[in-house]
Amino acid sequence: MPQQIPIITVDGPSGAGKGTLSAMLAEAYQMHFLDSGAIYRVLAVAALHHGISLDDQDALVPLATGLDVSFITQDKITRVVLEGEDVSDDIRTEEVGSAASQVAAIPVVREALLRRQRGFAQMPGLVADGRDMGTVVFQNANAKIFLTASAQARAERRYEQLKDKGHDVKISRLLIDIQARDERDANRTTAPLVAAEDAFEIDSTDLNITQVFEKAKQFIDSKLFP
Ligand SMILES: Nc1ncnc2c1ncn2[C@@H]1O[C@H](COP(=O)(O)OP(=O)(O)O)[C@@H](O)[C@H]1O
Ligand SMILES: Nc1ccn([C@@H]2O[C@H](COP(=O)(O)OP(=O)(O)O)[C@@H](O)[C@H]2O)c(=O)n1
Repeated sequence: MPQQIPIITVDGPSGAGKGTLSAMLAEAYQMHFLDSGAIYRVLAVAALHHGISLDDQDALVPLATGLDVSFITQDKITRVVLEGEDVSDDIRTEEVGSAASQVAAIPVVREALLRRQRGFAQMPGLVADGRDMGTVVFQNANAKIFLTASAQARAERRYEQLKDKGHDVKISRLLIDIQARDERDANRTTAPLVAAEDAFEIDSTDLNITQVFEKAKQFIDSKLFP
């Protein structure tokens, strides 16, 4: 019988700390890492490059299916390459996050990206970060985490993160963008942002990164090594 690939999912809203936690878990368990949001972000950038409107599903589906993207990890840093061009920084702006959530709201676009995401499940295991990792893409995952934080805390974190990268941003604007994105992600018909029934929920508003990691690890250990 083929050996089952261990899968850990980390879902939640923007700025909750999913990427940070997922990278720490991938390192701790020596597993692969899927940043599914990056795929939606790259798709949004590809649409902008090709002059495709963010609601043109007939053009977005073939673009999603044939998306020429690679994730190249070297010395713990992952570069995202779209059609031969390094877009690692370009995809991290709040504008692209917002564009990503528009293309992500189209069911056939999500469908077109399913197989690509599932392809990341390889031995010795996968940590998958996103919105629907535990509810749709990897429903049979061994351990599911749903990570949240207040919108204010998330906007403040995003502010610090973007400021460190030299972006000129305002917290008030980020808060509005984050709330708009939460609203769109939570209310779409396909794969809305919702905790899986069997997810372990962590509210990180008043927890530092180490505390979040420890809570998550304790839960995951209980699932992976019962
Ligand atoms: N528990 C936490 N407390 C404070 N800052 C955090 C915490 N978790 C993550 N951060 C910081 O918040 C920012 C957003 O985190 P990130 O992992 O990118 O979130 P997400 O992937 O959910 O959008 C990063 O700069 C990260 O270092
Ligand atoms: N599994 C996923 C991951 C992201 N997304 C969409 O892609 C957008 C960007 O995702 P992200 O994870 O990079 O965003 P942040 O949480 O880093 O802000 C989200 O707002 C979602 O609309 C999704 O629909 N499903």
